[in-house]
Amino acid sequence: MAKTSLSSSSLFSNPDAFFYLLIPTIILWFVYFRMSRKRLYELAAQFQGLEGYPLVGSIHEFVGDPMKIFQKMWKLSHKYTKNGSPGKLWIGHRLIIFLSHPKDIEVIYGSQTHIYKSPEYGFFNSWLRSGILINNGEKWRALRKLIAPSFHLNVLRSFVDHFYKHSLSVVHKMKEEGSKEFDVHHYMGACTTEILLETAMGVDKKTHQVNGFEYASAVMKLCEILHLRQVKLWLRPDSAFKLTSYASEHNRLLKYIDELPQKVMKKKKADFLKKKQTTTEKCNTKSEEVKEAERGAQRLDAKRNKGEVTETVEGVSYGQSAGLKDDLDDDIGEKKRQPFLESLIENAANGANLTDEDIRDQINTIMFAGHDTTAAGSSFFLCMMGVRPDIQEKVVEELEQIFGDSDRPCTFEDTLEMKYMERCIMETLRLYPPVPMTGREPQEEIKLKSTDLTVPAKCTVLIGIFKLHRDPSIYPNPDEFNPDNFLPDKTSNRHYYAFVPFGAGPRGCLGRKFAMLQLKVLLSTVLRNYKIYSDVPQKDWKLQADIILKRADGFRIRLEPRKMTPKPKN
Ligand code: HEM
Repeated sequence: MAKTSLSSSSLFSNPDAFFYLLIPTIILWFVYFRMSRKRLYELAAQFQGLEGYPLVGSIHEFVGDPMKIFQKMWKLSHKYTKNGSPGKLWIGHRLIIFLSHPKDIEVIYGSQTHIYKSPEYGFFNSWLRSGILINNGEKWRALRKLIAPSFHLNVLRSFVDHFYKHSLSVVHKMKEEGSKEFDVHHYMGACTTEILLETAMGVDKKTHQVNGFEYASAVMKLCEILHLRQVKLWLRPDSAFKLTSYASEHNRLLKYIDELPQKVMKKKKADFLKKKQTTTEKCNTKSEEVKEAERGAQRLDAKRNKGEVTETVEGVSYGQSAGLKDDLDDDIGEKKRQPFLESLIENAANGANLTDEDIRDQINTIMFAGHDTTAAGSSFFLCMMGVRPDIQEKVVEELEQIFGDSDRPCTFEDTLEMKYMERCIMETLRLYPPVPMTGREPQEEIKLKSTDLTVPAKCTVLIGIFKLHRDPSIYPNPDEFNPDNFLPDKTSNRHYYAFVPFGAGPRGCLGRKFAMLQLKVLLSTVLRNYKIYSDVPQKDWKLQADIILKRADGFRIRLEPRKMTPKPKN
């Protein structure tokens, strides 16, 4: 009897039938795929840029190491995105729209709607999981509300002594290098890691026993692997990635990095329980003085709520363009002022929707977002001082005016006097923004402001911070290090979104004030103690951007002691 239908076994045992069915299925799927994205293709066609090949896009542009990729992208950006015009490229079937005009950046950063991170951040999932940096929607909003008060200036002021102690310690460690050339990033990475542990996490070295240098190196290597997955299409699917040697290295690094939050959380939870017990005992015997102090704090809070008291520090930018404000500038009153981890543990105990895993993920996030960025920023700054001795001398003159020939510790008030130093830090962050680009996924179409173009929904929008900061129509001689770019008359005449090293708006950096304060204390302490030399001219620096911008050729400097300050106490 003739067969009227094909059973699955006969289908697979008959290669011809399988082939005849497979081809039309693929064609049908492809037609459907293209039709369902018709609007995206129509809008994408309006943008200048790389058209790429069907299905694979422009993956051939991403061959080679991160330094080569960065150089290639920089070259392409000159071809397709002049004076801030938008550009496009395809990675596989994913459309990437590249924006670098301040008006377009304002549309994204200034919006409460375009706050969804692009899927490229998803490669961080195995590490940062529910961390604030990569989450979206209500989860992100609740975390932001919870964490932002811990990065208010009033909490940060109390960190200045810790910043100074660690800065002095790194000054003494670097003494071992003598007059040899060395990579200062190794020291900066270890120092910024240890600062975060002692301030935001609130644990000392005896408790955490983390080697700052090893932790920073592990994070850097993990970032390299995650960045490869972002740009190399063949490493994107988990199934393919698992077959590579990167996967075992990724898992090894993650295991090591994940030990830190466990240790830190255990200690802080124990501290919290102890504090709670003591507070309960004290509350039962509250003196009249304590009650009066509490009433005073409540009165102050009430005044703040009515706007009768403000706590902004005039003339200090903390990394934000003149005129821009965000939730770090909000007045938070007395009660909520607590360092990051202490605050999370207390909130969790008081019923906030936070599991232990959530807290672990926030610790990992702050450790990553807070140490590698400031390590890169400080290393670029020191290299810059090395190649611009004229500017270094001006910074030192200012420090001499503040400190005289005293070797006293740096205070919060001193940092307010460091006006020229602040301009030099801002200029470093302009030329070498540690986060060179950020990504969003618009949930709806976006009409741009610099042109008539519309960005389709559900593509990746990259904000080119590096590109924006070197736009010659905004910064004349954009490649030249010129701290005067941040003189008040210059900043007030520029678009608010022409300088965004910390991003801006609702998803802007939570640690920008922390970073600026720490950088001032750390870098002033290094410069009070050493004269910096650098033998590689700025034009020969080799940049790479594996998530955080770095010098691929190493942050090489030499030191000459100025006048040593006393040995740090532990
Ligand atoms: C020079 C140093 C720093 C630079 C240049 C920098 C830059 C940035 C940028 C550009 C973003 C936005 C990312 C995006 O939109 O995808 C960001 C977000 C963030 N940064 Fe920083 N950052 C620095 C230091 C810090 C420090 C010291 C901390 C914490 C101690 C920190 C914590 C965060 C957090 C938690 C976010 C995520 C905010 C959110 O999604 O709501 N950063 N940072």
